[in-house]
Amino acid sequence: MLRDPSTKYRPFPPIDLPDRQWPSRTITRAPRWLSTDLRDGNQALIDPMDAEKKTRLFDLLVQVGLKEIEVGFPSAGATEFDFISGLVKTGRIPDDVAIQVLTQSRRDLIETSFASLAGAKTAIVHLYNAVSPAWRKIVFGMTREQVKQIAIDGAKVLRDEAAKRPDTRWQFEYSPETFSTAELDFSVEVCEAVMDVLQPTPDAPIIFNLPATVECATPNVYADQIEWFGRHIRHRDACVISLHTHNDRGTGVAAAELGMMAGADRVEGCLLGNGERTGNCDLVTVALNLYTQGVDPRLDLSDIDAVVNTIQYCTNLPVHPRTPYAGDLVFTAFSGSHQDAIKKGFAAQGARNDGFWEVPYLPIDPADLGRSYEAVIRVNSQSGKGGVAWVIEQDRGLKLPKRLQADFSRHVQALADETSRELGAADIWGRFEATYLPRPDDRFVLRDYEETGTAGQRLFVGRVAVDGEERSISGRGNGLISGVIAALGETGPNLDVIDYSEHAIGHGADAQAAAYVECRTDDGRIVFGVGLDSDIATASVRAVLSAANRA
Ligand SMILES: CC(=O)SCCNC(=O)CCNC(=O)[C@H](O)C(C)(C)COP(=O)(O)OP(=O)(O)OC[C@H]1O[C@@H](n2cnc3c(N)ncnc32)[C@H](O)[C@@H]1OP(=O)(O)O
Ligand SMILES: CC(C)C(=O)C(=O)O
Repeated sequence: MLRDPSTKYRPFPPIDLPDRQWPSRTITRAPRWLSTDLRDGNQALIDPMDAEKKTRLFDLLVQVGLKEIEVGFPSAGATEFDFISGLVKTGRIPDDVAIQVLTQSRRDLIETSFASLAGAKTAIVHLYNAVSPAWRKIVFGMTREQVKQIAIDGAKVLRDEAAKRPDTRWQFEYSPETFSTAELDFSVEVCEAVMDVLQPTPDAPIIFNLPATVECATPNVYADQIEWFGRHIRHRDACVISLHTHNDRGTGVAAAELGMMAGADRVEGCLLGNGERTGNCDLVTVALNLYTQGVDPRLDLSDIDAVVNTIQYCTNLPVHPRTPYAGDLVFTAFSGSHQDAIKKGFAAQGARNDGFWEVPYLPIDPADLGRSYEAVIRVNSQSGKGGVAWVIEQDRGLKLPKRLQADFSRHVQALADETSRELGAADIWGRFEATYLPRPDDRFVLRDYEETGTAGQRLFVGRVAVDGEERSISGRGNGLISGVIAALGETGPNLDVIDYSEHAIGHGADAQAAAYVECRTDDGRIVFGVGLDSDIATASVRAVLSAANRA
């Protein structure tokens, strides 16, 4: 039993912003993205990445289209420093990509950070210090003024170090770390003090990155904080407002989205949400959320499995199968009603053919992310006829008539209950063969046949093994099927065909044919028959014998 939390935890106070504008805004364009996979992501790993993994991840980030990449914390140690200076020296950084490094507001660390970037064409130096009351009190043991001074001192070092290296195009980012748990007026005060030192302009703006270092409130509170900051900061046109959310309450993505609605220009995060504790904002999710609203995210995620594989390799962490857009199971329905709706959705999509995506339960076309439709439906004991029919159709090209789907589904359900596991396409096909297709112990086995006569007066003459004994049988009917039923005569069951359908499987010379019959027996039972053959007429003869065997 959890104890009463009210004596241990305090609720987060609301923000006083009665005329907030963000709730009625929509996001109509992609933000500037910054990947912090190689910094915030890396510092959260059990084993931080080595140079080979960092390089591989850097290349992925470039490939995905990130134009701002935080490549590390140069003063953390030799691995970080050498990787960063190596990136610069080996010319691996495309001209349109700016690398960024993070530093505490300490002279020696800032100097090391600049040194790591020697020779870079363009670079962003990111300075931070925490500003919230708890950090002021617990970590620094300082007053507001003293904490502001940390930021000012660091900004001065930034300015001076940059001035010593005019060949690089420097940009500055300042994070009032713990922004979301700090007094808003104090964050603005500190940021303005940093501005006074660095003198940004609309052409050379400063990036103010406003982190939810630890997520402590609902995402609407973060949006209020961002809107409040944007309205109060001096020279709004000389600053870029950047978001940096964490996922402690599970709403890191939501906070970033509401923050964009509240006026932010830029979003920091990691691909697939790696990062400290519960992770950073998942950039893949934010980007693809935009995509599904018809907004170009300006990130190329068309091969999502390549992203997953590289992230897993570099971080040595698994990607949960339910991770939005990227998990192995996110486009898979096991349950019957979902499968039915998806199958109908694909059929309707094909028939409509207007380009717009509208498939129930699938918010995005898996093909857009390089995923196939094969795994969209998988079968277990929770599945229904639609799902089973989908698998048979995808696997074997058979389009089962609806009542046959229901009949076969009962057989599959029995198998799923027996085995208590997922049934693969091979399991389902095995049960289909055993149920409807010829078996050695069938009563009636077709050897060959001939059909003659005129339209409406057909004569079927066949060689059929009946109970293992070969016989010649013949029968007349107004079509081939009624001829076969007549030929079965006294040896076979009396069948009344109530439904028949057929279709080709595949195209061209290799095309096969499938025929399905639904029959009623004398005693009122319904039996189904299926025939497969390269010849459509033979397929229908086989279908009738299949029903006779089942009867
Ligand atoms: C929210 C974030 O993710 S911030 C990024 C965090 N990432 C990292 O820390 C990864 C890399 N860090 C490191 O390798 C090391 O911490 C280093 C190299 C930066 C510093 O190492 P050290 O000086 O040995 O130790 P440490 O980090 O414990 O230093 C703490 C000191 O820095 C101070 N400090 C912490 N943050 C800052 C800051 N942003 N600006 C200035 N001083 C700071 C602390 O108050 C403390 O001061 P004290 O010693 O007077 O009490
Ligand atoms: C340094 C800042 C941006 C940070 O990583 C955080 O607050 O989470």
